[in-house]
Amino acid sequence: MSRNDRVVAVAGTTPYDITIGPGLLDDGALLASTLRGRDAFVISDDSVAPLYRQRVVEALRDARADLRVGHWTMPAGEASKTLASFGSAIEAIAGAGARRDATVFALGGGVVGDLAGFAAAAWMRGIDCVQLPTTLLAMVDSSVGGKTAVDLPQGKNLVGAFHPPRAVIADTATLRTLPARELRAGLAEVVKYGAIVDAPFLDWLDAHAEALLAMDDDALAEAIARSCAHKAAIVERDPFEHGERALLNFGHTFGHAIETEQGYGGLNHGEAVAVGMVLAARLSERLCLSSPAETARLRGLLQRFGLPVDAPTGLDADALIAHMRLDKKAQASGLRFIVWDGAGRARVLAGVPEDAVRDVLAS
Ligand SMILES: NC(=O)c1ccc[n+]([C@@H]2O[C@H](COP(=O)([O-])OP(=O)(O)OC[C@H]3O[C@@H](n4cnc5c(N)ncnc54)[C@H](O)[C@@H]3O)[C@@H](O)[C@H]2O)c1
Ligand SMILES: O=C(O)C(=O)C[C@@H](O)[C@H](O)[C@H](O)COP(=O)(O)O
Ligand SMILES: [Zn+2]
Repeated sequence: MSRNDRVVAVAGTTPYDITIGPGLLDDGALLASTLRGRDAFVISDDSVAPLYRQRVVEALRDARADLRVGHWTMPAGEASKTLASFGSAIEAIAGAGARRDATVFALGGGVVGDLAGFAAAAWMRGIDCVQLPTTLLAMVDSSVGGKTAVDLPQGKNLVGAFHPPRAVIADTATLRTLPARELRAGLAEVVKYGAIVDAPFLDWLDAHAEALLAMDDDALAEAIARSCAHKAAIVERDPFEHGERALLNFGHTFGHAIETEQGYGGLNHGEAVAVGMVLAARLSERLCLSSPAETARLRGLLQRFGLPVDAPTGLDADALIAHMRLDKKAQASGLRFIVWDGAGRARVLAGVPEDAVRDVLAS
């Protein structure tokens, strides 16, 4: 670890560290410190593997000469986060002869992290998974907290498991190769933390918007560490989403419905969450919980980050609402939303009338 690295500890029954810093994928000692046995299995996608997998494998082998390292690669993109890919990953892990003390390394964005984490959760009823996030979104959100899943045509993340990582090692130098669109997508989840629990963070993001978009190292490191600290605090208090963890779903009821209706080939997750947060803010206005001025501020910040803030045209409201009925927060009593009371304040609201949702989608 260098003096530039930051560590966020996640407490709880299965505690782990999130280590954040440049060049960590070359830190064989840090990577190898997470191993229980002599088997490592790297899961990545076909955009990330050519860029970074060899470095990880070499760093591990330099640190542990007796290590057996296998790997499997999936096609990049949300459309690959499927039961079929999950099956292929499991067969590859089986083919490598991984035992219970093997470790899966999830090298990539949230798609790889969610799928590899689910494979690790299922193989022999659970082996270790070390998250090596390479997108901003994965560094600030998906690598932390242990939600793993794949999508179905019927909805996002409908099949999965809670399986906390053994460690999260975020090499911020990998962001140098990240497409600008994916950087912006990650900023949507960063804004989410300000919106739900940290109003001053929204001011900070406003003040550092240009630096973040220009990939200024210090600004990015601060945004990542502050986001991880928020996520860590929430998931250590509520690892299985019985209560406050649901706040992390702000914007996701609308966002996931849009992703599903677009067949996982339209807006990416961060973009859908950006639109979803604005729609959730407008729903909150419609329910007299927040003001148009608050919505305008949130919308303006997301726009500064180059994110979409309006629902794509041509989507059918009935189809979107049907997807929302299968959202994991929905109950027999109806839809539950994360509603917004303004900057830094959100809560779960049950029994939201579908008519109010329909009004927001129509406006
Ligand atoms: N488990 C959770 O708590 C959680 C939280 C948030 C999001 N998610 C999930 O995460 C997924 C979205 O993750 P994402 O935004 O990282 O998308 P992603 O994994 O699809 O990555 C985006 C694109 O960037 C490429 N890429 C990744 N790292 C790169 C790098 N360093 N250089 C160049 N290209 C790179 C990928 O190959 C991909 O094409 C969604 O499936 C979402 O549901 C899960
Ligand atoms: O960690 C959580 O809890 C979240 O809700 C984080 C979200 O950003 C993430 O997209 C998550 O995968 C959504 O979870 P889901 O339970 O709605 O599928
Ligand atoms: Zn999300």
